[in-house]
Amino acid sequence: MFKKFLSICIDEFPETLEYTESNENATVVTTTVLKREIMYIPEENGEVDSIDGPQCTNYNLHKSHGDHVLDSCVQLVDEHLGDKYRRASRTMYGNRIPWKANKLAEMKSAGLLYVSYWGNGALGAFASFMLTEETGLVEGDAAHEVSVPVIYLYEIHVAHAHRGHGLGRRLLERALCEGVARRVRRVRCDFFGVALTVFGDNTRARRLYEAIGFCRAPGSPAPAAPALRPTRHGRKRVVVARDPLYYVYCLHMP
Ligand SMILES: CC(=O)SCCNC(=O)CCNC(=O)[C@H](O)C(C)(C)COP(=O)(O)OP(=O)(O)OC[C@H]1O[C@@H](n2cnc3c(N)ncnc32)[C@H](O)[C@@H]1OP(=O)(O)O
Repeated sequence: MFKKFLSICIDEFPETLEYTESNENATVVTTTVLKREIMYIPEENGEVDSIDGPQCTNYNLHKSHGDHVLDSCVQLVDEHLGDKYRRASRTMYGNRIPWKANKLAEMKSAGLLYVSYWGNGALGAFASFMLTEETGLVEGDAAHEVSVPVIYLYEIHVAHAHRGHGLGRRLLERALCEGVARRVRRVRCDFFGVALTVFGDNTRARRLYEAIGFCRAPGSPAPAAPALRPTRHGRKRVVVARDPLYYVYCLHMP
């Protein structure tokens, strides 16, 4: 299935991402083109080791280039979410190791696929995801007892310079959900859809996911219930519900 999955990804993710910017007279002043690169982390002794070519590279066969890709990705994650990871690392990873070391180790998990887009040698955007099994997604499975096949989105990032031009939506909605996931669903009838984890206070990303149709998964942490607390003058006031550290979102594709 992994070979098939890779070939679907090669088909569905565009080879370039392009957008134009106009001046106030609606005249196009610049066109930006980012070029695609796909890399995957192979299983130690899996069939996937044989896949390697210009369309898709095997990390194990090109480690120094692969490390450059991973370093660029983790650098972008740091620019965007470094503060949140620094605060949450000990809870998330259960150790005192710096979050970037934890993240880089996680980024080398077998089966992960990186679709990255580059312009002038700089990383402009990337998505990393895996075809895997996950619990807590099926209706009623708050106890995490039912495992279903799913595409788990580990990261999606668009560099500041390229934001607000529809690239995030293009990659997630069109390429990953409508493209890759729909085609996987056609060949695996038990396939659930797409799932991801997002920091509770990452409102911009959550807005994008909700606009695409993602919902909070049954097994996701939930917001703390609003509590009534007395003020200094004795009157009661409502304390707004607080987001948990993270939510799990999913898009079911029956
Ligand atoms: C699983 C995970 O990876 S969780 C972590 C997600 N990644 C991050 O938080 C990294 C930092 N953020 C980013 O990289 C980007 O903001 C992304 C990936 C969330 C969105 O990428 P963009 O290319 O900017 O998004 P895009 O232009 O497609 O807009 C998508 C939506 O974002 C929102 N959005 C876009 N621009 C803005 C803006 N300036 N202000 C607020 N919201 C905005 C809108 O809701 C928009 O919806 P629309 O398509 O209906 O207009």
